[in-house]
Amino acid sequence: MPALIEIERLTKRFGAFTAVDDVSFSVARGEVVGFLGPNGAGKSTTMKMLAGFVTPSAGTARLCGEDVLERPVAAKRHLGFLPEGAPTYPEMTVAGFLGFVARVRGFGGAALRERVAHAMRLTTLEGVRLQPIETLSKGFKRRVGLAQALLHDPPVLVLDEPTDGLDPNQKREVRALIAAMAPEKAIVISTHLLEEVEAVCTRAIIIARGRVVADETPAQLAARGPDLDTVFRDLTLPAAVAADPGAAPGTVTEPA
Ligand SMILES: Nc1ncnc2c1ncn2[C@@H]1O[C@H](COP(=O)(O)OP(=O)(O)OP(=O)(O)O)[C@@H](O)[C@H]1O
Repeated sequence: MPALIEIERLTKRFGAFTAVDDVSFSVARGEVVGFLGPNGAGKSTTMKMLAGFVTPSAGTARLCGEDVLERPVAAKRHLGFLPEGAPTYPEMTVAGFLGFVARVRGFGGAALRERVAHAMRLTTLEGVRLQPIETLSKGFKRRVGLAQALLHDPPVLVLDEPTDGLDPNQKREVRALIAAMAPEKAIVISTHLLEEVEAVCTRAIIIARGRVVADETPAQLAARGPDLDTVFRDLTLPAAVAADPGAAPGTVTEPA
């Protein structure tokens, strides 16, 4: 069976600057891929291209076999996308916003109410259901974003920093939710938190200056050095490796 997410040679240039440079990977059902990289590495741009929100300069992205550019509506039916920030209409209530998203997704009547209730249950939003989104804390806003991504139970989830702004308890809850959904879905999460990769990901892709510099299991990644922090630094800071070639033996595939 083909992978649910297939990215081939995806590239994005902004003028003369190449933000994402020839990135390819696939994600199968059951995989949770941690997408890691320093600030500005190209994670969000890659995710936006995967979600059909940014047009690639070159390359293709497919969700459940549907090309995101050629068949955008069909592709997006398979996708739940949590962009960075708080992607909502601030003056709407939580229930009002999720009801709106459910209608856009084609639900009505009892099915709509059931979907909204289920999404709020999964993300623990029932207590604030009638509160305007603009009055919520950052963590709750993030959970509203997550709820809209999960609402139609899509086979593909692309989540840009899903635990950003959450307190440690909420982080644990969201990670548990991701782990519970994982067997049925292909999931990509971007994160700056190396502990998140170990906690919830079956695979880690590290990107630096727009290029993939590692794609392996968290255990394989950890085995490259004394700890994940060091491995991450050595993979993403080529200057540091050049100054101390013994720091990360045989690890660097970073281009000049
Ligand atoms: N619309 C745009 N126009 C010009 N440059 C852009 C645009 N969007 C992103 N970039 C640049 O592309 C690069 C990659 O940005 P991107 O947001 O994908 O990085 P990121 O890995 O998600 O970073 P962070 O971890 O800080 O969120 C950055 O240098 C950014 O400034």
